[in-house]
Amino acid sequence: MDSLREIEGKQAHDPIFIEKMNKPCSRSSRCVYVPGPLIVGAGPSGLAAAACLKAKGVPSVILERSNCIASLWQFKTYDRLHLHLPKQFCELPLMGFPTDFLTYPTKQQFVDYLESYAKKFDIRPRFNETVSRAEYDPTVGFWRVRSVRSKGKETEYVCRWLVVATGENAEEVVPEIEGMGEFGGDIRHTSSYKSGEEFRGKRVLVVGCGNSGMEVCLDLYNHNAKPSVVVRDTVHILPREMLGRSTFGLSMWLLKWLPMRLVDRFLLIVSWLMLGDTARFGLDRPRLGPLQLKNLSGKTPVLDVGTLAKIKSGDIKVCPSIKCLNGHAVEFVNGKTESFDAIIFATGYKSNVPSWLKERKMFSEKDGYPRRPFPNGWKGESGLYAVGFTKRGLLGTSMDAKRIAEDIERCWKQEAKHHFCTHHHHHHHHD
Ligand SMILES: Cc1cc2nc3c(=O)[nH]c(=O)nc-3n(C[C@H](O)[C@H](O)[C@H](O)COP(=O)(O)OP(=O)(O)OC[C@H]3O[C@@H](n4cnc5c(N)ncnc54)[C@H](O)[C@@H]3O)c2cc1C
Ligand SMILES: NC(=O)C1=CN([C@@H]2O[C@H](COP(=O)(O)OP(=O)(O)OC[C@H]3O[C@@H](n4cnc5c(N)ncnc54)[C@H](OP(=O)(O)O)[C@@H]3O)[C@@H](O)[C@H]2O)C=CC1
Ligand SMILES: O=C(O)C(=O)Cc1c[nH]c2ccccc12
Repeated sequence: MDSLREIEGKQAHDPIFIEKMNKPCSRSSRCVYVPGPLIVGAGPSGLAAAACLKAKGVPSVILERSNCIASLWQFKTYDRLHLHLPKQFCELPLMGFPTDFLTYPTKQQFVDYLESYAKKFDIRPRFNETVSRAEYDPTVGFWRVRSVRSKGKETEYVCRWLVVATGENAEEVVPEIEGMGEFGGDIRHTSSYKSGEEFRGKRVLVVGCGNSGMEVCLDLYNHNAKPSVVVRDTVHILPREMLGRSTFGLSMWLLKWLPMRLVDRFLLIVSWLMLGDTARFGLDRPRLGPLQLKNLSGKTPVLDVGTLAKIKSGDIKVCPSIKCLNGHAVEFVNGKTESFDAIIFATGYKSNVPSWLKERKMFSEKDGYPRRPFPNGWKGESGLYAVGFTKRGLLGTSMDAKRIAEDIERCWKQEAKHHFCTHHHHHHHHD
């Protein structure tokens, strides 16, 4: 490890490539020492972390499995998607949205913003590198991070700080349903749904009624498809706007003055006045209010952009859970059977952290989220950090990114002074 310490002392602002080094890299033909933090994922969270670090003079390296930044937004979202929170709640640190963006920027505007964000902070991720394994090596005090490029070429990165930014939406969730393999029509996840155009005239079953499922239903309806939606549980539907303000903004403002229970009461009363009794259309509300439920379980209320009106008018049908599939036929748990040309799973996403991070203390193996509840999930031990796992969208990302940069900066500066800051000294910095 002496060679690594020497290199680190130089504090080069670029990763150092050590070809054909046998040690400390065990298997790979290539080993790269990263002087600053290594960030996994080039979505909004990875970019925000890199920018905050850069602003404090700390260089970082981002590894991204896709071939571009914000791959979730560029490749896995539908055409009509806008941010559903007003833009002031979706800005990343240190750079606001352009003033000509409307309240709810389009997905293209958001991607453009992220591109200029990366440009402004000179963030150049290493694309097409999938992190397959990361483990802390306590004998040397470094993280060893293995990445795989196309053609199976492996690289081992060695770094002092590891920032996990792979997101809450890393992998699609699709349930196992009997007869699914033999379904006679198109069957896919919302991540590969672009527009209702290709479903014109078709009977489409959308499974799941989160924000994706509800909006995809509306998009299908607008393209003259015949959508139905599977609703298996309770759900809070709120109008995206109330009293001339965004529901989200209004809620945040009310929470400054009133306890959450009262704000929930208020939201439910106004929603009832605007939308009516949603239970009449098969959409029962949970017992807990929308903000309390979001806070306790992370379940996001649906912000309605017009779907409910189409459910009311009967243009979008509500169905119970699926029992099994048979050819084009879908059998529901209530015993009824109906034929569909396509099924779209709007069943959400999951974290992929347990599949590559060999660590059990900070991240839960069960769901791949930090164990410590918000707002304390961002920091682990031995230089491990998480950005964007708060279930609080881009606001949560910004909070995490700022905190992580402040924390790493302290150690980085210390290191510049003392040449080497081991994690055994870590705790002094908190005093
Ligand atoms: C359809 C949709 C709409 C949303 N709208 C809003 C909104 O309006 N407002 C809001 O605040 N939030 C919204 N969100 C929440 C969403 O979580 C954020 O918008 C944001 O994309 C999260 O950023 P992230 O960087 O944490 O994750 P991601 O954007 O998912 O980025 C993670 C990156 O990590 C990469 N990656 C994953 N695994 C690996 C690996 N092993 N090795 C290398 N790279 C890897 C991925 O390719 C990806 O590029 C929305 C989410 C979705 C799905
Ligand atoms: N900006 C915007 O306009 C949009 C934002 N988003 C955000 O993106 C994130 C992901 O949203 P989304 O893709 O909707 O995923 P979600 O996880 O929010 O929703 C998934 C839905 O599918 C249901 N579901 C899961 N499994 C099944 C099953 N086997 N049978 C029936 N229903 C099932 C869940 O119901 P249950 O509660 O019963 O588990 C839930 O309602 C969220 O944070 C959301 O807010 C999404 C779309 C648009
Ligand atoms: O878009 C998302 O998924 C978010 O997590 C942000 C968000 C949307 N609606 C909300 C309601 C309460 C708190 C956060 C959100």
